[in-house]
Amino acid sequence: MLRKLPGTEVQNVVSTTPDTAVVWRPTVVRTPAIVVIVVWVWRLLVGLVKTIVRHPWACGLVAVAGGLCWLFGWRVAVLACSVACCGLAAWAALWPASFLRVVGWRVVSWGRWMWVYRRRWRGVVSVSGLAVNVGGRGYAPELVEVASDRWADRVTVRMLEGQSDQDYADRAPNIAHGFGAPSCRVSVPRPGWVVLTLPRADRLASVVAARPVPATASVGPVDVGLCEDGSPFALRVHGTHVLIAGATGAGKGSFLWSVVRGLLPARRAGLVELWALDPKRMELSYGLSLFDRYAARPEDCAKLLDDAVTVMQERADRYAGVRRNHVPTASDPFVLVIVDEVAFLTAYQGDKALKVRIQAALATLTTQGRAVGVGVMAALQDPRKDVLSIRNLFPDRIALRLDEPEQVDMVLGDGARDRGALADQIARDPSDPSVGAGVAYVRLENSPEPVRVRAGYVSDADIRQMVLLSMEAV
Ligand SMILES: Nc1ncnc2c1ncn2[C@@H]1O[C@H](COP(=O)(O)OP(=O)(O)OP(=O)(O)O)[C@@H](O)[C@H]1O
Repeated sequence: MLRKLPGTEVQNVVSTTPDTAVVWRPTVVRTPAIVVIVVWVWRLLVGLVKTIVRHPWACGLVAVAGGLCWLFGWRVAVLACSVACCGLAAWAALWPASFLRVVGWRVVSWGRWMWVYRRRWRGVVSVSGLAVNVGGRGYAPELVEVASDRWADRVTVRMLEGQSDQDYADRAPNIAHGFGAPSCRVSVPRPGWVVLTLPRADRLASVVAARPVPATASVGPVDVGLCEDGSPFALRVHGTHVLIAGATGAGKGSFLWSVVRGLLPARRAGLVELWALDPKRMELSYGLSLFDRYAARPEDCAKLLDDAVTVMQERADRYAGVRRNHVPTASDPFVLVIVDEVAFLTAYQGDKALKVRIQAALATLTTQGRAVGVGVMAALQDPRKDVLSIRNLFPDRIALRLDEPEQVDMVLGDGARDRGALADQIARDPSDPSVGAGVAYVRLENSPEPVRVRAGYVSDADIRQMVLLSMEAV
């Protein structure tokens, strides 16, 4: 029996199986041909204007070639194109850097836009759930621009109204797989827009050699390794405090030693003092003579930290009302307190009184030290709050390979993992300790976006050479 359904289209309902499947036959509205033609011409014009706005160079070249052909015939057009191609080839051969900047990467960007992103865009956003269907009409985020360079494509997207960058961060793995990229990072250039960074190759896959010892004495940002785009990664240590977290074997030592290496000339010039706390005795003791002060036993560590607090307070008394920032000089050097495996002192310490004393000193240094030129750089394996309650007092934080996804946000702050800091997924190979070691995500005080970096590997031989260098100076 055909059940009576509500609505005006009851006469169009065809149902062969009562009470189950109902097939709706849509109403056909006959559109006059002129309306269809006007709509198509309008769409063509809009498409043409959009193409010209998005690809002015490509359209300009096609227009010039077409114009030459029309005015002087095809032979002249072919000749002009050949001369232009030879000119470009000569430019590429003689000045490759400027050719790539002005022409090369634009061509690559255009090719990637056409071949990869434009072709797959609808499919990827639909399947990943970023496109929506409202009232029978499909809406997809707009692919605005693709900018490629040597290592990655940066895809600018105008979000649908009501979407947030979090929606894209949640689907980052879908987007990465959809476009065949190893990862996808989401950032927000302005409200309503997101930039998806999709690397084409991993520049940090192979070991980065120890950075050269600087030629000049400076406490400015220290060159410690490479960023994922291949540019140098400079870590600020003066005027901040740095926390380095990573599972065992993640390569925390390479960050500590790279900083020591970068500060060697400044130490030789008397602008920096390196104070080391090495409760494990297995890391910093290898370059003992590189440190102005060294402590390994917990009570010695507590004494060293108390002394750093005294230096800090004495400077604060002198600077009060006179100056607001520290400028390193031979009489007032920058004191960098380096702590390897700080949890030994703050959490696993059996002597409660000592533990409280160390925690208090560290908290004092990290809250008041940076303006008077006393910095702390601490490394630890386990970033939980009960292990290091003052982790939020470190403005700059580095997450090397971590054991659990939750630890990433503990180190880098809420939402860092969603923004692409996949520190728990950094590669590891038990048979080859160098795989993934030294690779880290960094969230610097002045930027919410995590940056993927790899520290230079400072080998034992490099440390021995550093010791020799520092002795030469003496
Ligand atoms: N930047 C690097 N590049 C390549 N390999 C590295 C790097 N840093 C460390 N390694 C390799 O990883 C090993 C472990 O490094 P390291 O001792 O620094 O780790 P860790 O995080 O300090 O570990 P633990 O907390 O157990 O001391 C090193 O012996 C070395 O072989």
